[in-house]
Amino acid sequence: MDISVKAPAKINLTLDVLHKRPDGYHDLEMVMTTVDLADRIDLTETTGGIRLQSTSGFVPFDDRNLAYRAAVLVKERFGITKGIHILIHKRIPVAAGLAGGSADAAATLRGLNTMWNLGLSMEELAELGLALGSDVPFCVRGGTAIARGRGEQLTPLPTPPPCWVVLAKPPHGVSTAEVFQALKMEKVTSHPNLEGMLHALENQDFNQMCDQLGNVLENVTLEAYPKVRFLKERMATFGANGVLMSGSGPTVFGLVNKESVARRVVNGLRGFCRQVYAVRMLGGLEEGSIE
Ligand SMILES: C[C@@](CO)(OP(=O)(O)O)[C@H](O)COP(=O)(O)OP(=O)(O)OC[C@H]1O[C@@H](n2ccc(N)nc2=O)[C@H](O)[C@@H]1O
Ligand SMILES: Nc1ncnc2c1ncn2[C@@H]1O[C@H](COP(=O)(O)OP(=O)(O)O)[C@@H](O)[C@H]1O
Repeated sequence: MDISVKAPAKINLTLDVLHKRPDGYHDLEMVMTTVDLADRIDLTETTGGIRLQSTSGFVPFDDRNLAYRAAVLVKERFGITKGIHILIHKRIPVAAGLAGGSADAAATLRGLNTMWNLGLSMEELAELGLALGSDVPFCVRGGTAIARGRGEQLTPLPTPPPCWVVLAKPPHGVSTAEVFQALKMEKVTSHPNLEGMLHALENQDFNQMCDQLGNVLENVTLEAYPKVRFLKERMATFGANGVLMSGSGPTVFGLVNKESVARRVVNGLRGFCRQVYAVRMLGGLEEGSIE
């Protein structure tokens, strides 16, 4: 049986860092949502081993690839002797703060669960995925959620009010580990207002959602990469209603409620940024995620 699985990117509408933990990770509190910029994972059963191909030269082709590691994990955990060929059609920019690798890993977990009739629930897949990366549990289910802890404590939220999401990715990538390393907790003076964001989502209030965007990691990346600050400023000037950096960056997203304005923002940004996308937010992934 061959299976194709959709692997959508995420953005962080809020990202708060609460404290550094003894295990070196940070406890977070984030509102995350999936957007319709997606990789596609084609899974084909083979007689043995794991083979990986990708349409992008920017991803690792060995056991550092998160989709590959997801397949290793499933094969080992469930004693599967059959092999798998994984083809990643890459559309999500790499090392961008959009969780592309985690999305691929989560899609591989979902696809193999179906292909090999493992019967795992979404919760069980998410638990398995945490060993691969902090964003994998959220990517297993997608939609919109509060993510706490490292990202594994998930509370589903209503889909945000309909709008356009314009994404602009500067040419360089950013290392998540380096951003967390550079973060000085004593310098964090303002935190996103989670209650305000929840209120905006519950009331489908677009303007309030834009007002409540906030990311504690933004200043760290903005200081290291002035180009990200410049992109933020330009996006606002071209008319985006709310602008924020996603995750550890460097991708900047703008929320826009009018298609004509979204077009203007995209056209304006394309003058100096090659990777610009205008997409919609997605609902949950439980239906339609296996193509
Ligand atoms: C910051 C976020 C927000 O969505 O997104 P990205 O910018 O990567 O998309 C994520 O929490 C990132 O998740 P993910 O990219 O899976 O990170 P991981 O591989 O688990 O961690 C990479 C490294 O970042 C640091 N790290 C990560 C998560 C966390 N809660 N605390 C940390 O200190 C650790 O040094 C870790 O070794
Ligand atoms: N399938 C994959 N797609 C993208 N990056 C991957 C993948 N597997 C492993 N990686 C590695 O994960 C790191 C983070 O990439 P990515 O998940 O795209 O970004 P981010 O964590 O910023 O959202 C990169 O260094 C990349 O080499």
